[in-house]
Amino acid sequence: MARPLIQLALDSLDVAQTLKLATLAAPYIDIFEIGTPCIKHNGVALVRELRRKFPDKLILVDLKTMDAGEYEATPFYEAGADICTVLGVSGLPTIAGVIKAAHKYNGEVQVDLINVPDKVGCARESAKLGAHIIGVHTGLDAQAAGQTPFADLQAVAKLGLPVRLSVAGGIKSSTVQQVVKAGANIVVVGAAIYGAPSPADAAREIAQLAAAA
Ligand SMILES: O=C([C@H](O)CO)[C@H](O)[C@H](O)COP(=O)(O)O
Repeated sequence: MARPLIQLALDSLDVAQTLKLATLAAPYIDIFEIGTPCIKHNGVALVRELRRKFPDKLILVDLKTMDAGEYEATPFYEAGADICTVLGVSGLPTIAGVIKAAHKYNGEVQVDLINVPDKVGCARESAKLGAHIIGVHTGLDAQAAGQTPFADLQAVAKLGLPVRLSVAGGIKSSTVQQVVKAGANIVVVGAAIYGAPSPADAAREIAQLAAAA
C-alpha cells in the first residue's frame, strides 16, 4: 500500500491563525483541509489564498454539501480545490452533481459518511457513481458524545472498494497506527495537531507513526 497521507483539518475561523498553523505543520502534511466552519466563515477567497501560498499541497474543501451539488462545488474547484466533500446523506443525485463539477476541473470527490445510517450501502453506491474517496467520519459533536470511527472504518475497509478511504474523528498519535492498519489511506487530524503545545512536533510525530504502521 502507498504511504498513508496526512490531512490537517484547519478548523479555526481566523484566517491569520489558519495560515500560521498551515505554515508550521506544512512539512509533515499532504492535504490541507479547510474545515466546514472555516470555509463557511471565510469562503472561496481562502481557497485561493491557500492555493497561492501552498502550490504543492493538496487542498480539500470540507463543504459537506447537502444539495445543489454541482452548483455549490463548482466555484471551489475553480478556485483551486483538489477535493470537495459531499454528504452521503445528501443522496445520489447530489453526489453525482459534485462528481460532475470535479470532472470539469480534474478534481476529486470525497463522500462523507457522517450520520449515514447504512454506511456500507452508501459507500458501495458512491463508489459505483465514481466518488474517489470515502470518508469515515465521527464529527466533533458525536465525539463529544463518546463515539469513535474505528468500527465503521473496519466495516467499510472490508468491502475492498476501488476508492481511497479517509478516516476522521479524534485521531491522535496513540490511534494513528490502528487506523492505518485498518485500511485508512488518508488520516485526518485536527485537534491533536492544532491543540498540541507544538503543532509542528505533533504533526511530525503523527506523520512518522503513520508511515511506520
Ligand atoms: O470535519 C471535522 C468536523 O466535522 C468539523 O467540521 C473535523 O475537521 C474532523 O473531525 C477532524 O478533526 P478532529 O476530529 O479534531 O481530528
